[in-house]
Amino acid sequence: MGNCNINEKKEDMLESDITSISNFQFIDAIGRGGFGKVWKVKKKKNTLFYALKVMSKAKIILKKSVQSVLNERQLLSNVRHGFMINMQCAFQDKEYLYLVMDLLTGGDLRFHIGRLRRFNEEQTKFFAACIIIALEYLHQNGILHRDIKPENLVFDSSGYLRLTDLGIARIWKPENSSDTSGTPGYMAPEVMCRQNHGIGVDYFALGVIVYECMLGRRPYMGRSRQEIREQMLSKQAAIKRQEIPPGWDIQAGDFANQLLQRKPQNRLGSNGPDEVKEHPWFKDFDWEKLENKKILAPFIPNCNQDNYLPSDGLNDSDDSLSAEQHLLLRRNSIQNLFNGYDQDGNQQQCSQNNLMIFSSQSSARQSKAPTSSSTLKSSKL
Ligand SMILES: Nc1ncnc2c1ncn2[C@@H]1O[C@H](COP(=O)(O)OP(=O)(O)OP(=O)(O)O)[C@@H](O)[C@H]1O
Repeated sequence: MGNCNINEKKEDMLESDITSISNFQFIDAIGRGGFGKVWKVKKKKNTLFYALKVMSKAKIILKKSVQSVLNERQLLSNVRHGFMINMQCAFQDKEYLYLVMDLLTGGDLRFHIGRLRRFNEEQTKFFAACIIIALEYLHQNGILHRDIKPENLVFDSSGYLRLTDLGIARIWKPENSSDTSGTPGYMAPEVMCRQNHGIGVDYFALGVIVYECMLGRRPYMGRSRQEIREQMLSKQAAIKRQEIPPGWDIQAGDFANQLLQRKPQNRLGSNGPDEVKEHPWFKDFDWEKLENKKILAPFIPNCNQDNYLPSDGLNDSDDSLSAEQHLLLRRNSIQNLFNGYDQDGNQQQCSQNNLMIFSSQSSARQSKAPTSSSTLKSSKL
């Protein structure tokens, strides 16, 4: 059930509290990840609520994702910010990896787009601003998120959006053309086309979200990555003046269009967050007040209801492994596979030492989002 009385700002957990799921009471499945579910849990000792992301080691191995899971866990330990979903700690047992995170009760933006289809201008601008603050923080720390989409933006009970899922996030490096994960529909053309990319990819996805909140559809729709790619390459998406909903500032359309520019060098945001925050659509917007969470959010989810699809949408059948997958895993114990071998018995780059880092607490310190893009620009992301 929904619950508004959940303390979303908690103290870090003590090391002794974190090593076993027996310390938690499972309440409800609130989301599905690539390797398992996200649960609302209650810590038995102090009755505080958390989100617990449970990831099956077998699934991780079968999807050849050991390195990226460890990468996410490592990034999470260094990330702590009021517009991010922060990790409290991580632990593991024989079959699963567990991430304990702040629990947000407002549901993700995808759930609310599904219900409402569109948002008004004030709401859309507020969502965009929350995303910009989160991106500014990540980029200033050298991290490209690379999977900005409504599923990865979750509302807290006061209507502020926070960013999650660093599953395919990467520390920026000049040569990253072969690193082309993402979600078609939100993926920038340079990633689709396997080119080197920088922070502009995250601003492209922001443009898609603004477009979607305004018009109730995405700029490039298609049934497959290939179809979306072909559309992208054949024409530049743009919101036409007559498409802008009545009452909206035309600058909202310009903002989305500038973010959606196919060439990164023409795209708003590629030179850092200042140019995004200074766009005329945000004229008179009080960024400081937003960062201090002093603005009354224009969309406040009803936390007395469940802001996620009922559990039958999260049923267990998807979690089971096929007979073939079981056979693969029987060749070796899960533990051995995870500690350095893939399902074909080939040694992976991931070593036992890598795995050891999974179980520990977040080491990040709370830091304020940067107020200027100077660091970002100097890092030439
Ligand atoms: N801390 C949280 N509080 C509330 N809901 C959450 C939280 N974290 C995740 N969720 C919900 O669970 C869903 C899946 O989580 P997440 O994005 O981490 O999985 P994922 O994208 O598949 O990750 P991965 O690909 O690494 O498995 C989200 O879309 C969101 O609805």
